[in-house]
Amino acid sequence: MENQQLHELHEAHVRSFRAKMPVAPESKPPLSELQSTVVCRCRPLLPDHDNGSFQAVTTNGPNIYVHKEVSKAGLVNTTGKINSKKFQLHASTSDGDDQSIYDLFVQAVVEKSTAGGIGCVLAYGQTGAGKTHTIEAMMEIMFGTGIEIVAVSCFEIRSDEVHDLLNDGEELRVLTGAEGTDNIVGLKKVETVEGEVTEVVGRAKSLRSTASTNANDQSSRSHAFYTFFLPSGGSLTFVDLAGSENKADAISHSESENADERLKEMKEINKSLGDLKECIRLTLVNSKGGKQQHIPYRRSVLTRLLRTSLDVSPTSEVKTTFLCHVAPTRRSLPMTINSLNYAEQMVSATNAAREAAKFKGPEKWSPKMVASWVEKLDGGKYAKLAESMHMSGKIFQTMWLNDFIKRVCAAGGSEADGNYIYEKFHDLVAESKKKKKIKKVEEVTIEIVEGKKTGPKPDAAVMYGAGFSAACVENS
Ligand SMILES: Nc1ncnc2c1ncn2[C@@H]1O[C@H](COP(=O)(O)OP(=O)(O)OP(=O)(O)O)[C@@H](O)[C@H]1O
Repeated sequence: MENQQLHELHEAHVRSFRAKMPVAPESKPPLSELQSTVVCRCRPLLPDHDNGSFQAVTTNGPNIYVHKEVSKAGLVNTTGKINSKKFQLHASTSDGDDQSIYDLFVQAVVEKSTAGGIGCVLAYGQTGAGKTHTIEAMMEIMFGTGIEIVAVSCFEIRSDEVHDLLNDGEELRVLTGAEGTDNIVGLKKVETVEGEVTEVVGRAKSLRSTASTNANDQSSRSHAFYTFFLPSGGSLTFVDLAGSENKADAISHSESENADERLKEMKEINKSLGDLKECIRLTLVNSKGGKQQHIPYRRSVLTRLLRTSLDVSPTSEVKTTFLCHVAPTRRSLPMTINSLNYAEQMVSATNAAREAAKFKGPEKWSPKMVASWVEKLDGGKYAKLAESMHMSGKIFQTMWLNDFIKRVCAAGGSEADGNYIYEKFHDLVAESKKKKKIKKVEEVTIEIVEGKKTGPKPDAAVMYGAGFSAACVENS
């Protein structure tokens, strides 16, 4: 059978698979409730590049299906039938529309930053899958909203070295501060006035290391970070990771004299991405409870600098969107499956951390959890005080404010620090109690709808909020 005929049969099978697909299910939990969101973006087939490939990926709400032709003992199956494997993230899209990606998955991160928080949009996935395309489009759309940006800094990580993209690529050192956070020494922060930011970022982009490879004519050979500082004191970082790749993709036929250099780069890129994957894997292991594993953030500069963004716990001070990029082609399938496996681990870690927090209000936290919360509060501003906490959530909840301030001052903090941390903790306790109350009422509503009427008596004041009355009318 001709390749073309087989190709058409594959396409027909994918089309019929899609026709039978149910309406895209809603994301669970809703995206608005997530601290970290993991999304798959599948780029469109590119006529010049993906000639002869069929659409091997289908997205449907949070579900992603990867299609592989059925083959027996390595022989091509001439029926053109396909076999599909399902993955589930928080959301997915393949419509190629940058504006809707921004509206659905990036805008909330920008809002977090404009309100004074820390936002991060991180693109990862195999080489040529569209990471740079997305990050550049997201930055452009954000600039177009008229957002006020007071300063910018941009750097790249190449061969485990940091280079300042706004200072002629100068190599900089990463040092660990007293409070355990990693900082880049001497990174240039360029102040910007209205309309200037596009030009500043353009300068940084032109300095970034790229090369032509088999997979991509303009492949990024480094991990790039673009950080925007906002008048609220918040910041927003867009991270465009270099693509994971294999030997065939890394070199270029037209540049065979540079093959050794490309392969060396490929090894370095894959090593840092491997370290990142290991951190993600162990984050998942730890989020399941049990004996906590050491997460090797210090293995590479990339993981040291991404450490805060990888914190998927609901108490994290950072709102992050992970955009997992995949290419729709058949030849990309092994890399696609690999990227989606790691994205699924991120989703599981996020969900497990949410569940753990749901059933464990701050008043039930262990001393270690209290210290870890203080360490992360406001992007690590109070980290140096975390060590001195030594108290469970229960003790913290019952402690008098003056006693707490004394403790904070003894640890080198100020009265204002004590006041702030105390307030924040009690806000969290109140929030958790409110959520528990709503959950309780929802449970009662369900029981009454099912006609059991055996649940605990709900508090009348919150009954309306949870749709209690509507459920009773329907049932009468
Ligand atoms: N959503 C999209 N719509 C149209 N074209 C796209 C889209 N995403 C990517 N492309 C095109 O695909 C090619 C590869 O994209 P891009 O350079 O962004 O990939 P990458 O993942 O950053 O690759 P690398 O890791 O090698 O740097 C480019 O020609 C780009 O214009």
